[in-house]
Amino acid sequence: MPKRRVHVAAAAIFNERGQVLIARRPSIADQGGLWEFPGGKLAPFETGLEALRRELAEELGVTIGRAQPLIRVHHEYPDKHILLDVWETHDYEGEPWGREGQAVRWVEVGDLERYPFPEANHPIIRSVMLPRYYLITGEEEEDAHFERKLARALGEDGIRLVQLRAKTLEADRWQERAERALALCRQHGARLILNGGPELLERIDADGIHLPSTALLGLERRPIAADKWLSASAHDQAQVEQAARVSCDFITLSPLRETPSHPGAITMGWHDFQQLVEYAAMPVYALGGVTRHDSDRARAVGAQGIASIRDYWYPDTVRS
Ligand SMILES: Nc1nc2c([nH]c(=O)n2[C@H]2C[C@H](O)[C@@H](COP(=O)(O)OP(=O)(O)OP(=O)(O)O)O2)c(=O)[nH]1
Ligand SMILES: [Mg+2]
Repeated sequence: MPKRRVHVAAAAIFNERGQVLIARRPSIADQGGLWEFPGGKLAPFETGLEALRRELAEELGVTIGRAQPLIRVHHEYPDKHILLDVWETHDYEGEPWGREGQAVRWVEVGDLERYPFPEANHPIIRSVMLPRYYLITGEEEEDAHFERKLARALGEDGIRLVQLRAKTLEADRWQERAERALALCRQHGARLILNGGPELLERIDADGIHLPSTALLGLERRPIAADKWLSASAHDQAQVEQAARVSCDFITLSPLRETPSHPGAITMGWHDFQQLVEYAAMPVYALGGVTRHDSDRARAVGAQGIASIRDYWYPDTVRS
C-alpha cells in the first residue's frame, strides 16, 4: 500500500509587533509536545485557505482576513507523506487563545529556532525568517556609487537581505568593499551573504555565503556551520535536489525570463518554475528578469519572493 498522504493547511500569523504565533501540540497527538504553526488537515472538498480559516477559528478563536501563500513543504514521515501548505497573515480578528487546551505563544521571529518543531518545519522556519526580496549587488566600479546604492536600498527600500556579488574585484578591494557592506547592513538590521566559497567567512564575519551552481555541484556536505546561512544558485531539478542534499537554507532559481545581460538565454517561465519550486526542500527566490512588481506572482507560485540585481542596482533600466 502507498503511504498515507496528509494535506495540512497552517499559518504564520504575525501581530503588529512583528511577532509570530506558535502553538504546542498536545502530548498525546502525533508529533506531540512539539511546537507548530496552528492549522490542521483539509476536510474533503475544502481548499487550503478554507481549511485554514476553519482550523484557526476552531483552534484559536480567530477570524482570518487577507492571507498570502508563504511556502509549501512536502515531507516524508516514516508513516505518511505530508504536504504542509503554509500561509502568512497579518490580518486577523480576535485574540488567539488555546481553545483545545494547547499552549500558544507570540514569539520573536529570531527566537523561533529555540523551540522544538517537527522535522518538516525546518524550511517553514527559514521561510518565516526570510524577507521577500533578495538584493544582489551589481559589479560596481566606484566605491562611492556602491555605497550610495546600497545605502538607498537598505534605507528607502527597506531591503533586509543582501548578496555581495563582486567577482571582478581583486582581494584587497573586495575586502574593503565587504567590510563597508557589512557595516551598512548591520546599521540597517539587514543580513549580508557573500557570493563565493566558505573561506570568505574567515575574512568577513558576514551572515552566510552564496554558492554558484558549479560550486554547489562539487559538494558532498554542507560547507559552513549551522548558525550561518547557506544560499546557492540553481537552474534545474538536479541542482535543486543537490541544494537539499547539502542543506541549503534557501536558493535562487533562474533564469525565469530573458534579461538584457543574457539575451536569447533559455528561460523557464512561471510554469516550469512552479513545478521546480513545488518539491524544493527550501525557500526559493525567483531570479532573472523579475522585479519587485513580480513579487505577488512569485508568492502565488510558491516562491519566497524575488532576487534581483537590476531591480535595485540599475532601477532606471527596469521595464515596469
Ligand atoms: N498544524 C501543523 N501541523 C504540522 C506542522 N508540522 C507538522 O509536521 N505537522 C503535522 C503534524 C500532524 O501530523 C499534521 C497536522 O495534523 P493536526 O493534528 O494538526 O490536524 P487537525 O488539526 O486537523 O487535528 P485532528 O482533527 O486530526 O485532531 O501535520 C505544523 O507546523 N503545523
Ligand atoms: Mg491542528
